[in-house]
Amino acid sequence: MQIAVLGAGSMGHGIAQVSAMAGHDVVLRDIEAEFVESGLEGIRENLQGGVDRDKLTGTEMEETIARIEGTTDLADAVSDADLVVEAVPEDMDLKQDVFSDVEDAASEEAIIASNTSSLSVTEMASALEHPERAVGLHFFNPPHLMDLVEIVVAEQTDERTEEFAVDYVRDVEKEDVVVRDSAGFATSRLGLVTGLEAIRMVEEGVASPADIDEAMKLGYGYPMGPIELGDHVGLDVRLHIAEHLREELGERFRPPQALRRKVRAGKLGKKSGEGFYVWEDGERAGMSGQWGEDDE
Ligand SMILES: NC(=O)c1ccc[n+]([C@@H]2O[C@H](COP(=O)([O-])OP(=O)(O)OC[C@H]3O[C@@H](n4cnc5c(N)ncnc54)[C@H](O)[C@@H]3O)[C@@H](O)[C@H]2O)c1
Repeated sequence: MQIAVLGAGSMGHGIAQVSAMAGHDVVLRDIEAEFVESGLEGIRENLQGGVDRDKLTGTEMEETIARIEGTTDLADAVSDADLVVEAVPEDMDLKQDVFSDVEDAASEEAIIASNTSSLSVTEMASALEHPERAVGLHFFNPPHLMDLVEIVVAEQTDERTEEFAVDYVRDVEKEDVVVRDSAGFATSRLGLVTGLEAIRMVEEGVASPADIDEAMKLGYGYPMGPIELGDHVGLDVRLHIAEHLREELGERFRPPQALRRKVRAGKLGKKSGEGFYVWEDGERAGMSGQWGEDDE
């Protein structure tokens, strides 16, 4: 199958990688050549990590890379695609524009999917002349390591599209959960509740971020605590989703002031080097601010 992935950022390059690893031909598109190159470089690094851990052979790595092409040209990316997955920034107007441009350049049969983590796929689909071919494919970060893909069925999604999405997710060896299009789907909605409440607990001085995270790991079997997860996802992304869910679902998603302050200060988590934790070379290196002394 021919797959186009739009946006070569955190998610897009990973979706391109897992698609190519399953044997599909992939075109990865971004708006600037340097973003495409950095996405391709991310794929090489992930695959090399897999080779180093004996998860795949050097030959499999080379074959996977050979199946992925990069471009900045939308028509090049989508004209032969059976499936287009957009992973551009979380902005409804942008995503609607991308959907509509894709429909103009792609075949009539192509399935058009969004990797949105919280926006309405129904609203996105309304930008299409044939909205029945739209669906949400919500991968998790990083896509090559996370097993789940939420399949988001919009109001307009038809049976053929839903079946196509289920087959694709199983084909790339992920686990599918089908959810109806509703704010935050199943995962972002529940994940955010713990993430926001954990920050409120820090604000109230209940415990340090590291202790709250440790409590949830040891007490509830979380692989990563809710505050550290926020640093991984990006605090700006978390704030944006919280504001959206507050609008859609009510005050229980009101973002805590501490989260707003971090974002205003440019402390966005792992990607900026500091959030609730300090990050060095992609690893946790201590806690930020007043908690700085008593970590690790
Ligand atoms: N980061 C996460 O943990 C995560 C998890 C699940 C889902 N998501 C969702 O995935 C989507 C992408 O998030 P991300 O974290 O990868 O963002 P990102 O900012 O890392 O990457 C987005 C990329 O899209 C590119 N882009 C912008 N406009 C474009 C266009 N018109 N065509 C092609 N590329 C374009 C940007 O240049 C950038 O490289 C969002 O909808 C987000 O909500 C993110």
